[in-house]
Amino acid sequence: MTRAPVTDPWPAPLARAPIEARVSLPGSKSLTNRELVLSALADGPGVVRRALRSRDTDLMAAALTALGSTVDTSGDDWAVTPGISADDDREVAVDCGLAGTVMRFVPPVAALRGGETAFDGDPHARNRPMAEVLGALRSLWVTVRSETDRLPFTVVGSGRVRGGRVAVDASSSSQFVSALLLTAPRFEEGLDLRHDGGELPSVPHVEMTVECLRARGVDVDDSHPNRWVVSPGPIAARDLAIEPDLSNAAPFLMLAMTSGGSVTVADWPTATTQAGDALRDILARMGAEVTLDDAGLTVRGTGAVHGIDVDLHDVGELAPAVAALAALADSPSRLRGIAHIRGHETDRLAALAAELTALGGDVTELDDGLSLRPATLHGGTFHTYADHRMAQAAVVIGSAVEGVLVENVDTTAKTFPGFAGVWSGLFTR
Ligand SMILES: O=C(O)C1=C[C@@H](OP(=O)(O)O)[C@@H](O)[C@H](O)C1
Ligand SMILES: C=C(OP(=O)(O)O)C(=O)O
Repeated sequence: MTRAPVTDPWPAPLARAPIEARVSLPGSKSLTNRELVLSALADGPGVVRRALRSRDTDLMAAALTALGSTVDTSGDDWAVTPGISADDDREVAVDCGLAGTVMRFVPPVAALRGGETAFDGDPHARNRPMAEVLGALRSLWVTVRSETDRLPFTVVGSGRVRGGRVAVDASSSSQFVSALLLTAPRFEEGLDLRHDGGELPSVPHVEMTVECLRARGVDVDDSHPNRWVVSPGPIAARDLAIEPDLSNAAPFLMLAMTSGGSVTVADWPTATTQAGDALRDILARMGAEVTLDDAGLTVRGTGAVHGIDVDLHDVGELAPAVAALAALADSPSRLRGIAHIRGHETDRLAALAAELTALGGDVTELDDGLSLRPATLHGGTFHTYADHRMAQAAVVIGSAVEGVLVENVDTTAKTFPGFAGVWSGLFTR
């Protein structure tokens, strides 16, 4: 089958008939980047099978390579040889792109080297919150040079981090907690980390971090709320496989609803810490029939899309796609608890309100979310703000509304290279 080239702006395909499809999705960004970090810090060589190959994971592999490890990304299974060393006093640079996982997870690793590591990223990456990670490192006696407490900054490694007690306010990103936990076993005294601030967002992502550490033999006590105690010790090398990215399943599953068809995502795990697993409940509440069985997760459209009142604090990365579906719904919606997504790839609340309104949506931006009322949408250009999930929101709208043009659909390469081709392939069977 020949596929239309990906133009910019890109005409989002319209579903003129029910879409019946089964899709296999690439691996999870969050799991791939955690396992790459842990493999680089492990006590021997390891393998990350079915690693996600995407901009964020390529950047992570390059960052860990710059820091002295070896990551062989030539096949689907990535072999990692640890090599972060106190004796390594080279000055190196790390490009974080727009990846929160790279800009937050790698600085504590860099502190274990002997040399200086300079971090920078895309223009918008310089707006993303970083101060809590840099402040925590400084309170652990790591020297960090920065003018703004955001990117760019330089970690001046001394080859050792003593560790101990640290408090951070992670109310603007759970990644501050995950970042410190991932490297903590390699601190001389481990880490006694407290979150001290407003409610912690994206709790499943912190649970994912804890689960990944425990699977490598690390002792983590999370029995007290907002406190994690990590014992010092080795991080076991592993040969493991990455689950499909369930958050990237959102537009595919939603297509079943907007087209009145049926979409199955293969290899949906029966137990997972991925935020995307919440789609099962969210889409059922919005009117779908949802089945999880040996075939995978199947969402069947019933012909109706209902609005939803939902707190997405735990699963903020789903908000753009859920907002898009809610804009097509037959009743009002309220998406709550997601003030922190203003610090994601772009200010997602402002961006979603602007773009959905421009296509005729009836959307109000709230301090901590969005409220949406039923409206008749029309075609036009949907701007993506270099944000992969804005592009995913755009194609959900475009599947139901004629004439939606997606600006820079290739921004989806952050976590899903080739997304536009896979997406349009579903419409031409
Ligand atoms: O640790 C992770 O892999 C992530 C944590 C979450 O970040 P926030 O807590 O900043 O929302 C999530 O939104 C992001 O997509 C990935
Ligand atoms: C917030 C996201 O990414 P990042 O890992 O860059 O924070 C996301 O993927 O929705």
